[in-house]
Amino acid sequence: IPGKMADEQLPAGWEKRLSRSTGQHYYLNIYTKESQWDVPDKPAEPVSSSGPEQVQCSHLLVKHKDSRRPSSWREDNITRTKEEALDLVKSYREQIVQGKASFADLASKYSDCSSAKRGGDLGSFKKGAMQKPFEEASFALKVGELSEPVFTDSGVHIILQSL
Ligand SMILES: Cn1nc(-c2ccccc2)cc1C(=O)N[C@H](Cc1nc2ccccc2[nH]1)C(=O)O
Repeated sequence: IPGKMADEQLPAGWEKRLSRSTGQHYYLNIYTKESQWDVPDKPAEPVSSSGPEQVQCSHLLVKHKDSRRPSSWREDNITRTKEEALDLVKSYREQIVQGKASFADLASKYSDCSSAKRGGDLGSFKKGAMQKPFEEASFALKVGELSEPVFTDSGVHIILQSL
């Protein structure tokens, strides 16, 4: 049949399949499970690395009166406003960036998260574990990098990616 392609070797990562509904052949990318009608002309790429599976971060959280739980080991009833919390977080961030204080030191003194006891260290976590804004900021950081202020329902955070 003119134009019938000899059953040549397909590029790596593809499988030739027969569509039951149309009787036509289609091609399946064995990595992404996507299918296409056109004969593939280059190998299928294994799923492109979407960065690390998990990260280890420390954070310093300043809660405010509208936080999900406006209470912490530091203060039974947190009444500061969100703006005041942001100002505090910015001042802590400045002290750390200027080398006037260590992250762990300020987190252990001022973080409204119970992880303050560990210098703010949350351990390692995967995607899906933390509130989205926190996760996105954490995975966008490089090791040793300090985030800008991040807002979650818990309050205002700065995040340090440690590993
Ligand atoms: C997520 N997480 N890990 C710890 C923790 C980790 C290690 C040792 C002790 C506590 C505490 C928490 C936690 O949710 N704490 C909340 C505050 C909080 N809210 C968060 C949102 C995102 C990431 C960390 C956060 N921490 C609280 O104490 O009210």
